[in-house]
Amino acid sequence: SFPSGKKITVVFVIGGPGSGKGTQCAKIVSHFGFTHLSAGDLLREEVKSDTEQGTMIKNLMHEGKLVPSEIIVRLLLKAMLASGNDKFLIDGFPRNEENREAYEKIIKIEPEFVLLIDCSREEMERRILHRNQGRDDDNMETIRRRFEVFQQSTLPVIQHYEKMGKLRRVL
Ligand SMILES: Nc1ncnc2c1ncn2[C@@H]1O[C@H](COP(=O)(O)OP(=O)(O)O)[C@@H](O)[C@H]1O
Ligand SMILES: O=c1ccn([C@@H]2O[C@H](COP(=O)(O)OP(=O)(O)O)[C@@H](O)[C@H]2O)c(=O)[nH]1
Ligand SMILES: [Mg+2]
Repeated sequence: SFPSGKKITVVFVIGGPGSGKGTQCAKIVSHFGFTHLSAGDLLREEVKSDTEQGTMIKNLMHEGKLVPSEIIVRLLLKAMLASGNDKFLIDGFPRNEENREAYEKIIKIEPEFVLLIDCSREEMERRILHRNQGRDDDNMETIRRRFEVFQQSTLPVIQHYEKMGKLRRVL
């Protein structure tokens, strides 16, 4: 894990599917020297490695479901340590309360704040259907499922950080 004593800064960037998390992170990183870690991108990398775990992740993502917390938290920790940086923008995580609890147990670094990218569902849907990244979860059926997961599982995490006074909302 991280050497103790070293101050590590973490900011979570949360928003619905297609809200512009990756787009905004790229802008912030180029101005402020953060390392951008997209949870979804880390999982897509893992899918490329032709392992049993990769296949399981691929199937869950195709259905718009969340992968087990332990897997994504371990991938995040590995990427954080490998970067050598001390400032991280973590994009698309945590997506449910279990993700948040696993992060608190394993990585333990309280986020400085949580950036919520707020965007209407129609606009998110329009953007996803036009982004042409060849993602097999960017189809209407999976998109519907991803919106449900966002409403049911991610909103409670957002409310948690709002209660803690750590939420910063951008439109
Ligand atoms: N502010 C914006 N206005 C218009 N289009 C945007 C904006 N932000 C992002 N997009 C486009 O919307 C799509 C989804 O953005 P992306 O950053 O991939 O979202 P997320 O990472 O939240 O899924 C991309 O094609 C991106 O170019
Ligand atoms: O912490 C995470 C982040 C992503 N995902 C999975 O990866 C997919 C794509 O996430 P990403 O953030 O890349 O895309 P978005 O849906 O925000 O456009 C999600 O639907 C989930 O299946 C996950 O299970 N846990
Ligand atoms: Mg993204």
